[in-house]
Amino acid sequence: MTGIRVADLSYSYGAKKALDDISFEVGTGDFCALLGPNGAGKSTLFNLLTRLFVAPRGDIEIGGINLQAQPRAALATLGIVFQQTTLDLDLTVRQNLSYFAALHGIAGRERAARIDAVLDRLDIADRAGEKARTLNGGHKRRTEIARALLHAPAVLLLDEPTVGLDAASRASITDHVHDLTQDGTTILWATHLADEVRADDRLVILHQAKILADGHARDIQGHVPLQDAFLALTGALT
Ligand SMILES: Nc1ncnc2c1ncn2[C@@H]1O[C@H](COP(=O)(O)OP(=O)(O)OP(=O)(O)O)[C@@H](O)[C@H]1O
Repeated sequence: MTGIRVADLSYSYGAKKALDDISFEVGTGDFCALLGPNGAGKSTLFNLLTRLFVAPRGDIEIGGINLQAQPRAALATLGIVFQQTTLDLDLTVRQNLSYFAALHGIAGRERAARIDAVLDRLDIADRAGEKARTLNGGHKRRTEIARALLHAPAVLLLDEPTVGLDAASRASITDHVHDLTQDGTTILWATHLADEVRADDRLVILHQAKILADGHARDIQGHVPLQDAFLALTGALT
């Protein structure tokens, strides 16, 4: 069973092709970086994976469940961290998570136990009582990732989750999310920053609506830094 399977997927905004017949798979428990410059089609792909948009052509499976055929079951296996922060800044970290758990029908002791578990996983248990407004950018992001894990999704999508963070916070979040694969969670991490990708990661490079490379980062980069390989592939390096 694959974590994510995308087959022959296309999407256009009028005459503008945002995704042009793309196919790729992410194995269960893999960390896959979706690397692409601005305008590559990353957000469009996320909007299709979350069924905000419906693709006129192509197939998507999440956790082995076909999104078109069984949208509710497929979406139930999905967690998402959006590019823009969506915390209620006037609530504490625990209250933000509690509210989200309630929306998923998680109540009582189960709710408290799950909140404690995800806060521990993201190493922010000591912030539980603080208002979201008082957190730094990195801790806000970790809170959002913890929240996305409350319903124990098999697949976690993150859309440029480190935007606006300093180098230390970026590194810490990248580490935490890599660690999530240890229990079999499949990760799709959209970014335009090659330094967030590790040699062992699965890597899909998207550019101008097409996949330019698909494999393990170490194979794609060869003997040069990934940043150089990425710039050469996308034509930014002459
Ligand atoms: N609503 C829209 N109408 C027309 N064109 C759009 C629309 N949304 C996106 N596009 C175009 O589709 C292409 C893919 O955009 P998309 O936002 O998916 O890329 P992206 O990789 O997420 O980029 P970014 O990192 O800048 O968010 C771009 O050329 C973009 O200009």
